[in-house]
Amino acid sequence: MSARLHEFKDGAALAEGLADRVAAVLADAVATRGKATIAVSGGSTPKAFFKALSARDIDWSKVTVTLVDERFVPADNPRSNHLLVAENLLQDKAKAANFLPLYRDAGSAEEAAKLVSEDTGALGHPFDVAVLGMGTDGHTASFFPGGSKLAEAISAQTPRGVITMEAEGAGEPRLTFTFASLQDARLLVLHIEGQGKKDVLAAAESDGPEEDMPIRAILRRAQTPVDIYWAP
Ligand SMILES: O=C1O[C@H](COP(=O)(O)O)[C@@H](O)[C@H](O)[C@H]1O
Repeated sequence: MSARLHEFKDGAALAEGLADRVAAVLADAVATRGKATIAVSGGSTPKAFFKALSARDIDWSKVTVTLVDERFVPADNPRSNHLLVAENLLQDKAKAANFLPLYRDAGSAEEAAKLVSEDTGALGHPFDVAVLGMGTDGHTASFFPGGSKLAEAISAQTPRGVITMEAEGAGEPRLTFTFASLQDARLLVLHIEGQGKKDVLAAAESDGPEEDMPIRAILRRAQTPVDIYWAP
């Protein structure tokens, strides 16, 4: 396990620091390869970071933004990660970015996962940036403890792409990138805030099955060392 911890005095300072770092990696990708990709998480944590990043002066027209995971709900649903990103990240200078949503108006989440895996495959890999979150149950992306496809999602043998997940406490069926898709991002960030999540992180860093705290799969086996961004 190799992770680096970046501590900030508060969430506002973290948002600015993380936005600086992510913008630098995206700008470098655009300069080097002519395009950049970033996968971001939903939930309550990333709002201030999204706002800070949206104001960064980079060539957003060459950047594709997608989601680490999504609920199987349309974009106008208040619980969709798409809506959160549209309202907070795809604003200001980042309005020029391309956005690749995970939700598809398909008959089932399974069908949507197939369709979106084809589309996301065309993005190329690895992601330049993946920003993960973590729930207090130790889930990351939609890798939930007890999840219907948890073993498949966190297996290194499962190919890159998007699969479905259902779990108690997850609410709607989910769509999630697999471990293989996320673990080699050029910049792999775990963004968490609050003492409660720091305690959960400490538990995840101790011995125990990955299935109990799926964030362990990332902390233990990701090819890219994880940069942990934390503020009280
Ligand atoms: O369900 C989800 O939760 C996690 C963490 O959310 P938070 O509200 O505790 O910040 C998030 O990383 C994931 O993308 C989301 O779908």
